[in-house]
Amino acid sequence: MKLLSFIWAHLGAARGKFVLGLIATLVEGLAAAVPAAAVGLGLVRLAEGGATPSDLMPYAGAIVAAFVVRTLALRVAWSAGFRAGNEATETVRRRLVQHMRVVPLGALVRWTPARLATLVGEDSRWINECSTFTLHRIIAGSVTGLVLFALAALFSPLVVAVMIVALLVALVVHQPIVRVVARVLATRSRFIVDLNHRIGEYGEGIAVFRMFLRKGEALAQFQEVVEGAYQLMRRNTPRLIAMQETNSFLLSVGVPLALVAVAVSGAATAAPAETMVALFFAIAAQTAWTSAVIKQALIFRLGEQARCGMEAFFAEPVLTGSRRDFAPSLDVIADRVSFAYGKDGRTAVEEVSFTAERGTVTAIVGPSGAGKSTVLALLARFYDPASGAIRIGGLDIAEADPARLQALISVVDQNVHLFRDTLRANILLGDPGADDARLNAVVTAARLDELVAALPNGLDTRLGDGGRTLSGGERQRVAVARALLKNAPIVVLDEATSAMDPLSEKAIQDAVAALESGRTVIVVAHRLHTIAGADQILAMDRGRIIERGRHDQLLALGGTYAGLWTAQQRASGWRLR
Ligand SMILES: Nc1ncnc2c1ncn2[C@@H]1O[C@H](COP(=O)(O)OP(=O)(O)OP(=O)(O)O)[C@@H](O)[C@H]1O
Repeated sequence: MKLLSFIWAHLGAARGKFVLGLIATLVEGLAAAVPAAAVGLGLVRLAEGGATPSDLMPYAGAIVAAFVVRTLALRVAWSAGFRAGNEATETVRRRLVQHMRVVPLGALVRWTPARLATLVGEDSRWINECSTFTLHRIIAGSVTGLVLFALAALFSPLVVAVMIVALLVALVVHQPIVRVVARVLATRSRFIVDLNHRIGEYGEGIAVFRMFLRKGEALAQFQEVVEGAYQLMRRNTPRLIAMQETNSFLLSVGVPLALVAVAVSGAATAAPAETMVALFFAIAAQTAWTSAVIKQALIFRLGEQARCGMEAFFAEPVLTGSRRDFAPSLDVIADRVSFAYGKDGRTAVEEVSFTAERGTVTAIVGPSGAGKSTVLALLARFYDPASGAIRIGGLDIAEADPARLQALISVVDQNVHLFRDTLRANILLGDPGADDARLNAVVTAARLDELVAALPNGLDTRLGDGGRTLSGGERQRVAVARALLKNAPIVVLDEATSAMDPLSEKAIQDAVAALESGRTVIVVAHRLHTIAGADQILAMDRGRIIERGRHDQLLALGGTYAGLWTAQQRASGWRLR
């Protein structure tokens, strides 16, 4: 029932079509009962004796008419009901993707791309099956069975009474089987997620595996999961088949019991024709149920499992907040902010406080793992702080409308994701409505002119998988171009850590300088000479800000920053031999 109400809730405007499809399926189920009913009733007529061919014609005619009705009903069921089911599945898929956009990034990391891909792909497919073919088979089969069962009752209430008792016993015996099936299917689901995860990991990490000559080990890990999935199915398929057959047996055991009952009660002698026809209808009813209901029930279990996974994801709290009354100053204030990844995780950021006034540059520096990127992630509200608050324009960003906040901030990350699309489309993500003049201006400001001129189709060149056809420096300049187009007043920038040749580095610096002008910039800097002119520098260590000031002040202090500076000055003169 939960699965059906889940499907119903996602039908939206297609509910009318869905109901029409169900009505057509009811009609189809009724029509499907007609051939068996006509044969049974024809047999009764024959048993009465003296039947002429014309006496039997109505029965034959009913079978032909039922065939026509059934075909028409099926057409309606397919065109209306199945279309509605497909629409509901698409709504579910869209809702999943939509939810991915509004849950905090931290929750998405926990769900993993493989699990999310399984929800949108495999699990949505089961919802689709259940809302279309499976549901229709179950309804049509149930109706056919019920009609034939009712006909059997007309001729021999004893046969039907015995079968109902047998059915009730079967239902009770069936319960442990349901639990085992649910367990097997849950394990199967976990394997599928693990398999997707490994496939993704293998594809993404193939370069690393190759570099470290670990292709064999990586493949072995991958094969281990495939082998695990195979073994699971090998172990459980016979069990599942046995259970399905047990179900069919339990359902059909009523017929031989009814046979014994009519023999013992003497009904077979008192009314032989009626008893025979009742048994015939009972067998036909049981066949309809077995083929439609039992065989499809497994799919319904898969659908129910998929629904549970989706509901769990939908239950992930979304970023809340509706306030939009940011003060025009848009000063950024971190007020005693603390944060840990996961419930029992080590504190990544502790009691961090600073003010970044509008139009100024704040640089965050410190050793690896000091918490610099985490501060940026909190500013962009990828996570909410565990304690303390971040305020922009006087407004706690935890209370701000997430979409409005996103409009105020551009994030230029180290890991620039490029989509398999043209360079133009990748830059236009910053502002899809930008005209060519603005686009060309940001291309120039981000120092992408030379790249565009060198690409075969300029801005309309398609970038490869994940944008791998661009170098690290070029990718970061594309990210800067996006941010320039977006033109948000606050820029959160994680400077690329990888070493670059002086020309690339100069190009990036120029691009970043264009981005900085007139904006509030909070930058994690790895090459300290790039931030010597920053309005304030925050030196972090182990999650805390340990020094703050301008470049000269911090040098004069002779602490961590001065140490980092000296180390970098020395390193800039290093050589291999
Ligand atoms: N997604 C995550 N889950 C769990 N722990 C994390 C996660 N990201 C970072 N951490 C941990 O939080 C701490 C701070 O990490 P953070 O990335 O903020 O440091 P950082 O100063 O930016 O380092 P780097 O300069 O190397 O990028 C580290 O101990 C790190 O291992």
